[in-house]
Amino acid sequence: MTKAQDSKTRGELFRFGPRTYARGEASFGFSCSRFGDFEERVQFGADGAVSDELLALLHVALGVSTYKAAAAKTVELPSLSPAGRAMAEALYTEGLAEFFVRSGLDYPAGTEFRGPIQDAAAAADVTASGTPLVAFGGGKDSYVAGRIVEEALGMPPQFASVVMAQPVADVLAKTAPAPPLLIWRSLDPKLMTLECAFSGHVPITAINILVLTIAGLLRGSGPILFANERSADEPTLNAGGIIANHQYSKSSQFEALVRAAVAEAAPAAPPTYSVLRPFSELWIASRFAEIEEAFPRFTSCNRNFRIAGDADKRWCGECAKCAFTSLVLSPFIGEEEAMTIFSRIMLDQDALLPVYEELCGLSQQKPWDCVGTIDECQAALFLLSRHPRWSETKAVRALMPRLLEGKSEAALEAQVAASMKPHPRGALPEMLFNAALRLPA
Ligand SMILES: CC(=O)N[C@H]1[C@@H](OP(=O)(O)OP(=O)(O)OC[C@H]2O[C@@H](n3ccc(=O)[nH]c3=O)[C@H](O)[C@@H]2O)O[C@H](CO)[C@@H](O)[C@@H]1O[C@H](C)C(=O)N[C@@H](C)C(=O)N[C@@H](CCC(=O)O)C(=O)O
Ligand SMILES: Nc1ncnc2c1ncn2[C@@H]1O[C@H](COP(=O)(O)OP(=O)(O)OP(=O)(O)O)[C@@H](O)[C@H]1O
Repeated sequence: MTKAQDSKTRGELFRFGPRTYARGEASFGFSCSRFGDFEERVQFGADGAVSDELLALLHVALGVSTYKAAAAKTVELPSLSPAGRAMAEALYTEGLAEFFVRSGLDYPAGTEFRGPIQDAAAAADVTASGTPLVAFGGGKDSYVAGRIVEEALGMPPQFASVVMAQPVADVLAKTAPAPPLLIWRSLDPKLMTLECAFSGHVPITAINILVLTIAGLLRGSGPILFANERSADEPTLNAGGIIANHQYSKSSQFEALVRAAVAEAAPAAPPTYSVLRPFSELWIASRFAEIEEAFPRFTSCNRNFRIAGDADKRWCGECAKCAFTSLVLSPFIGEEEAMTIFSRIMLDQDALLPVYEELCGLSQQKPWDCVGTIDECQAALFLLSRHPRWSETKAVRALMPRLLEGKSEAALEAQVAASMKPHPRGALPEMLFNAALRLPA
């Protein structure tokens, strides 16, 4: 444990320094009363004009990486519109809830926000013509989102990924159905050398949305389409009045905040939607099971996406993402497909039993990871218990009797039905929602 974590002392002030933009490249400055000045750079890979208001939103989102080093009690924000300010405050509070809780800091954090708020802009009527950019993260959700967009447009979509290291770019290129457009970020290297700094999770999707919004604007793209599912709305921790969601910036709440902030800051910029928002992870898995060409390529194991690029396998077989992906996908695939994907039967791995327990709500805490809801994990386990092959696996044999101690089969059947039922489309354009409903299962 570092000294700062040990003493639990937060820094005093975090400020946003200068930002510059020229010919498709931007630099963003940060100033922290404990550790000094930092700079992050983004190369958008295309030239053109970007309003300073839009750059300010990205500046705020990027700031979380530097902010968390000292978790200052006061944040002096750049000048923002009212919607931009709402997005910023949500990001530094709810977006960093996991960081505060797991660092042993008080939460709610009581952070003070300062900075000018502009007059409210007239609501912009945002239309998004042009070809969409589909955000690609290497996993099953991105594949299903790509399929929905292809179904809607009648042609393969343009994928785009935000990267910080060549090994991660290589993984994305190997896993993608077609080469993704790569947008490069670089953190200040000083951040990795700080002594006595706090460390923890950052709401990375907020950064990816705003980087891709600017990249899309510079290319004249249509909407920026993410693959965030409704399951991302379930908090990871909800106890003693404390709510913390590992996936906060993937949530529908944050998506609405960022869309409003972008519309106010830069009405010409493409809006963001998530094409998977009305759907659960179980529904997504059932559609992904039809995309067989992805089986030998995709990975949902986050170890592949570390900046250090130190993962040596497509699936580590030890983490919550490996356990979760195999749990929700297995009801829809057979043993041969499971071996093509995972090179082993995850449901038989002893090391994963405690993780399956957490996923199915049979232990104290849901994993701090990008996983589905407890209800749908239980529904998946129930489906597996009726499968001739998967019912014999260690995970199902160990956990199904325990699940049935507290729930009837009828209740579990209802959970399956609820998980497979799409929710209303909300903000998602009708054309994309209808295309999703047409995907084969
Ligand atoms: C790949 C991964 O899962 N990383 C998480 C892990 O970090 P680790 O130290 O193992 O490796 P790195 O990712 O290379 O990070 C090194 C340090 O740099 C910090 N950092 C990284 C990116 C950035 O933009 N800003 C940063 O400050 C990072 O925090 C490390 O200190 O554990 C970390 C601590 O919990 C996580 O913060 C790392 O998460 C990455 C930022 C990441 O990209 N994670 C996604 C796979 C992820 O969690 N996606 C969520 C979305 C959550 C959301 O609200 O957006 C999901 O799909 O549900
Ligand atoms: N590096 C990235 N660049 C751009 N978009 C990303 C990146 N990583 C993730 N995303 C977007 O965020 C969404 C959520 O990320 P997540 O890791 O849950 O999805 P995934 O990799 O497609 O699927 P899985 O849940 O199987 O890992 C992705 O589907 C994608 O739309």
